[in-house]
Amino acid sequence: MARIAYFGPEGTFTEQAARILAPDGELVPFETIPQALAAVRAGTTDGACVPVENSVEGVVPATLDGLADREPLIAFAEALLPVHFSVLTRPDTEQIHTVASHPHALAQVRLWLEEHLPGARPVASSSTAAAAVAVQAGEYDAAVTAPVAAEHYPLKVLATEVADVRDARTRFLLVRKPEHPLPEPTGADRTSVVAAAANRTGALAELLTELAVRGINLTRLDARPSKGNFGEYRFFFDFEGHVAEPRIGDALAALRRRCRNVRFLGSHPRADGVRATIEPLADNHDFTDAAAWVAAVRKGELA
Ligand SMILES: O=C(O)C(=O)C[C@]1(C(=O)O)C=C[C@@H](O)C=C1
Repeated sequence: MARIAYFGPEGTFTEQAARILAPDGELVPFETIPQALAAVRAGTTDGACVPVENSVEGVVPATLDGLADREPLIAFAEALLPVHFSVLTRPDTEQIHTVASHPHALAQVRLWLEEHLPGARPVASSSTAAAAVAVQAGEYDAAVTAPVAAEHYPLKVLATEVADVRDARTRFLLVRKPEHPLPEPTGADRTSVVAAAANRTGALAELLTELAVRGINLTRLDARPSKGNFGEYRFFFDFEGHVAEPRIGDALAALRRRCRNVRFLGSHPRADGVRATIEPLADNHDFTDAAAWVAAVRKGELA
């Protein structure tokens, strides 16, 4: 049975995602995202499930940095979970002075807290479930958690379905070492890369143009500091398509030609099943046909 590290402790949204992505796996909680990724790199686990992107608060920086640094890891699958929260307290709590949760969660319930618990001080915890643990230990008065946390911790449910934005969602990745075979293309796939574009005029625009001229639709673009020189950034690109497709292979080769410091982060089916947009004259047949024409030209077989 595969051992899968996840961003825990028990009762996080990430644990729910890990159950979807590795239903037969032995799930092993880690307190932080870097620790979960380190477990895969060390070979202690076969994979790790980590959050990558929330529809309200954006990317999860620890995951992006954790995939760009150190030995390569590849995203083999993703899951998309609806995100609304429960607020948990100890059964005997009467006054709520402090409310703990993961910063992404606090940001998604700010208005609710202002309205229902005015004056309560928000406190950041390492995860939503870690906040529940801290409330149980008496460190804080309330925790904003995933609904399943109420099944793991002996706390009172003060409120459910808490969310400032309806239909919020978080996307999670299952990452493994690169030696595993990639999932087959499905027509509804996502490819991810990170590139340290040169610090000069137009460098990012050149990379984007390589995708645009091949009719490839971006699904996300984020910048994170390179952590070296101030003002230098790494760019994380997610786009439609799979590395096994000629049009995507062609684009990746072009990115690599423009930027030696590009890392492939995976090609896998999209959890929402949205099929790739194929622009006129930019489907896989157009790419193979053009390559075949050049090969014929080289052989002197002009037609
Ligand atoms: O703390 C958790 O329960 C997590 O799984 C992390 C996380 C996140 O990183 O955004 C996942 C979903 C919610 O948006 C809030 C927190």
